[in-house]
Formats: sequence, structure tokens, C-alpha cells
Amino acid sequence: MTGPAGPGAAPEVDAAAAPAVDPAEEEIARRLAARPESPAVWCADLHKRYGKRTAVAGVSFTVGRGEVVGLLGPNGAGKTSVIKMLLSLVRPDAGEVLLLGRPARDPAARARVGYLPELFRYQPWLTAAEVLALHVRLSGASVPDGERRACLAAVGLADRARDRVGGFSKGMQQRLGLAVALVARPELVVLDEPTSALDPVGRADVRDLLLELKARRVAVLLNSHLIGEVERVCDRVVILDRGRVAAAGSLSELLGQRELRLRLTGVGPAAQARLAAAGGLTRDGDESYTVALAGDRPDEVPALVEDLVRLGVRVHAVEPARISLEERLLGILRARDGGPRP
Ligand SMILES: Nc1ncnc2c1ncn2[C@@H]1O[C@H](COP(=O)(O)OP(=O)(O)OP(=O)(O)O)[C@@H](O)[C@H]1O
Repeated sequence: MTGPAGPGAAPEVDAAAAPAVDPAEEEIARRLAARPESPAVWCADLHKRYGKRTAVAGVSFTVGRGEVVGLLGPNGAGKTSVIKMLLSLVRPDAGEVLLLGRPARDPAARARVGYLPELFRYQPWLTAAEVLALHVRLSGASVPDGERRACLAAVGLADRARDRVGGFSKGMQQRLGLAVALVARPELVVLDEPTSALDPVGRADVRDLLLELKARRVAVLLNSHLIGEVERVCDRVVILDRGRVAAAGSLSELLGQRELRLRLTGVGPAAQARLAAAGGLTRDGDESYTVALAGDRPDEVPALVEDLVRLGVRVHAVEPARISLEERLLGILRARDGGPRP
């Protein structure tokens, strides 16, 4: 696993979580490995208590290969505890974890996982290039110089490679953390609040990086409080509350069908057919149309508008209508308020 190492790094690691492969997990791994493609993350019934406090009370979910899954929930919901259990940085009281079809503590699985922790610090006397080189060495992967430089460039640190990390701002350290998580060509990347210290441009850069990972079929588990960000990049979302899964599903499952309200003039039969092809079509007045979009492609709306214009339609207004993930999240959490605390 590539993630911060050395003095000052990962201070909350549970020392009791020594590598050891559980025979029950081995058996599950053997069965999953026989399937055409085992999920990137599989966890079942995870539990964790810290003293009297229950942090995680029976969490199960999967992240498929090449899938981007968002882990959401209020402060203290158990997100970081779940992530640390997935990565064997904290030992679960109960439950099982497989990463890439192997038991989570298996070094062969860990070597293919990139991790950006929520809290980290790098050795301040090293340069960014040296930090990256150190983590490449730790991962056992062979990553040529040019690829490492490209990785720093991808997180916007191309011209800071030779600068010492001690002089980096918080956001620059977070960018370096991302480069560390990505440098050893992981098949699964776990990012715990990767944009908390980033400016708007940095956030947009991370969004692009995530989409690029998705295109390369790298699985991503993303813990973020920036719900708009999650909504834009994630295929699926797992919402935790008080240590339990409060809801999980794809964005269309959680948010319902996307609708598009349009105000159009000059709609001929061809344009009418194009509108109907986009989904269920209703005409609400002379110029008002509503399309219940059948697909969930990100370019669905611009493609439709482009076609309509080509067909001679004058497009006066296009208004997407769907409950936002933020509204949905708040709805779920409020409905659970007063529910049982673990
Ligand atoms: N090392 C620890 N020792 C004691 N309690 C802990 C420890 N780590 C987490 N907890 C407790 O477990 C619960 C879940 O914490 P966790 O950090 O997993 O939540 P989170 O969803 O990641 O929160 P946030 O969004 O604030 O980062 C909290 O009540 C927290 O106080």
C-alpha cells in the first residue's frame, strides 16, 4: 500500500493490527478469486468499538473494479474508522475485508492499493521528488523517473519537485499525498478527504484525476464532505450514520430519475422524435417540455441541446430538475434523527 510513512505519519495506526491472514478470509478470497472479477473492496459486517464508544456497528459494502464510490456521512459517522479497517490500519472487532479478491492483510493485495489518509505529515527535510521515490521503493513497484514526474505534474507540483516538503503549504502537502497514493499504479485508491485543504482549482484538478482513474478502470473509494464533488464523480454512494449504512446505491437509485425542463420554439417532428428518444416526454404548454431522462450519461444534456439546435429548434431555457445529493443526504439523516445510537 502506498501512503505516508515515516516519523509523524499515520499517527492513529493500531499497533495490534499486525499482518496475519485469517483462514476464514482466505477461504472467502479463494471463492471470490474463482469468480471472473472479484470486487476491489468487499467488506462484511464490520464492527469497531473504542472503549465504550461504538464507532462502526455492522457495515457491509463493495466497490467494483473501476467503480468510484463515495463514502458520506456526518462527523463521527465512522467513515475513517471503516477506511482504516479496510486497510488493516485498525483491527476490526468483527467482520471481514477483502481487497482485490485477497485478504486485506495480504501484502500482495496491499501493494496494489494507494491510500491518502485524512491526517498526514511528510518528512520535512525531503523534497517532493524524494518523498515520491521513497514511497515507490516502499511499494516494491518499479516506476521510472518520467512517470514519477508525470505524477507530480498531474497533481500540480511539477515545478516544486526539488523543493523541501517542510516549506509546503497544507494544500501542496495534500497534492503530494495524492501523488503518493497514485504513483505506484494502484488498482484501488482510497482517498480520505482528499480535497479538504485544496482551493477551487485544486478541487477541480482532483475531480479530473478521479475521472481519469475511472477511465483507466482504477477503483476509488472517496470519503468527502464536499457532496457536490461526490455527486459529480461517483458511480455509487454509501451513506454512513452512527456507525451503520443509512443508505447505499447509485445516484439514480438514491436521487430518482433526472428530469429536464426545456422552453423551446420551432420544434418540428424530427426534434420531437429526438426529445422522445431522450426519455419520457411531456408537453406542459406551448413552449414547455419536460423530459424524464432515460440515460445517466454526463454528456446527455449537452448532446440533446446540440441535436435540437441542429434540427432548427430555438432553445430558450434548459433546467435540470432532480433532488440534489445534499438534499437527499440531509433527508436521510434527518429521518434517522432520534433513531438508535450505537
Ligand atoms: N482512535 C480512536 N479512539 C477513540 N475513539 C475514536 C478513535 N477513532 C475514532 N473514534 C470515535 O469513533 C467515532 C467515529 O469516528 P470516525 O473518525 O470514524 O468518524 P468520521 O465519520 O470519519 O468523522 P469525520 O467526518 O469527523 O472525519 C467517533 O465517535 C470517534 O470519536
